[in-house]
Amino acid sequence: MTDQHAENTSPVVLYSLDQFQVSISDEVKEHLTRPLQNLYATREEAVKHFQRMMDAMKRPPIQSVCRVNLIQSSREQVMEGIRESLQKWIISRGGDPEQMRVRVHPHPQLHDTILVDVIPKDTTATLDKTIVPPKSTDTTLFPHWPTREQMGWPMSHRAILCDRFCGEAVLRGSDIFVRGILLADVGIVAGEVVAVYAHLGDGRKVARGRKLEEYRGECLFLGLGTACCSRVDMFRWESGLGVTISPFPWDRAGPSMPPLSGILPNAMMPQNLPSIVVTHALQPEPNDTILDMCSAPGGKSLHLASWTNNQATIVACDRSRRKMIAAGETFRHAGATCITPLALDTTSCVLQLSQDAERKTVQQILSSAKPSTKDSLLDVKGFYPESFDRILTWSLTQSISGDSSNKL
Ligand SMILES: C[S@@+](CC[C@H](N)C(=O)[O-])C[C@H]1O[C@@H](n2cnc3c(N)ncnc32)[C@H](O)[C@@H]1O
Repeated sequence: MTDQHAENTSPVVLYSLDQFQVSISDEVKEHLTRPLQNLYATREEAVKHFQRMMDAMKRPPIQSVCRVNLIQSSREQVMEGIRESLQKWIISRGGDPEQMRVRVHPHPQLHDTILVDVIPKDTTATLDKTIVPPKSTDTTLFPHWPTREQMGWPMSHRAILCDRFCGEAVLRGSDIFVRGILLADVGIVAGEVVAVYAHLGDGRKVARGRKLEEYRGECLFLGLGTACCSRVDMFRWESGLGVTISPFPWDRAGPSMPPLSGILPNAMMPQNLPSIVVTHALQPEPNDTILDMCSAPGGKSLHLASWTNNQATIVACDRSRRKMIAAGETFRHAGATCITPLALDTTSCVLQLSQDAERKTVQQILSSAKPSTKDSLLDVKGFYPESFDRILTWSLTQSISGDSSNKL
């Protein structure tokens, strides 16, 4: 973590986005800095370049990216739908569309991709540098917690703490769902403006629903939000929105990002650019037989179906049955009829060719497989070597990229 707070002895450490640093070991730092030295005359300059990269890593990109499902819609229709939804979002949060301009534009190279950003008129006053909301002190909110101010917590607002995964989503524009909330100040009611923090450690180690007083750890200030329900409901509900995040730059850390989940759910999907370029690089053809070896939650499989307009045979595998059942639902809603979801460990899915056995094609294997009575996923054990025209693998899983995919 950062050095700035090395001398802080409080059991709670709050960071602003500016103070926060992504930390990596010296060995990894050295390894990553070495190639940069070829670009510069001095090592010092290479180190500075590396530091700029580390600073960029903690900030979300200033644009959101969406991919259109061309099976269901056109890029123009989706762009219009996003514009309308985001205008409504700004107005519903009490904003003025003149002050917060939403730009929805086509990606200049990728024909099925849309870029979205919000350009506020005043971008100077963000909360990047602070650990509490810039409001006057109001100690009366916390008469029973004398050490609150010393611990660094805001005195002007009650606070909630979400998990790290949720905090990353907030920085990219998401609101907070109740299951992402770890702790909250006692007394929060629906409609109350609250200070939002993200826990930087492992959320599973924080006892969810305990009082904020009991929290010990490091967290990042994200800005202000409005509670959608009381504290009691935050920890009682199984699902639903817990806190909506202010869209205004003066109320939040990081850039003003719009919430895109739930907008035109089957016609488009928010997806990162590196994921989108995979299918553009693969250039699948209609009638191709394609294997996605690590498919869940299914974003790239869906892209393949959209690209080929449902004309390919796509086998989407994941070793997690639970994830593949959910992905199957997503495929169905998106109208991606050419995808067959399978629960399969793709490190051991190459069938051996024996002399007497008939070598079945992928289509033959799929059409003769029996669906499970429990979840209707097909019971398929694997495929014969050289069955696929194109294969998507997940390079992080060495055994997958290096073993089965060479054969299939
Ligand atoms: C990063 S996700 C893949 C994201 C997906 N390609 C997409 O674009 O939506 C990695 C997935 O690989 C799956 N996985 C890891 N090892 C696997 C294996 N041996 N066989 C099949 N799936 C595996 C995990 O269960 C996880 O769901």
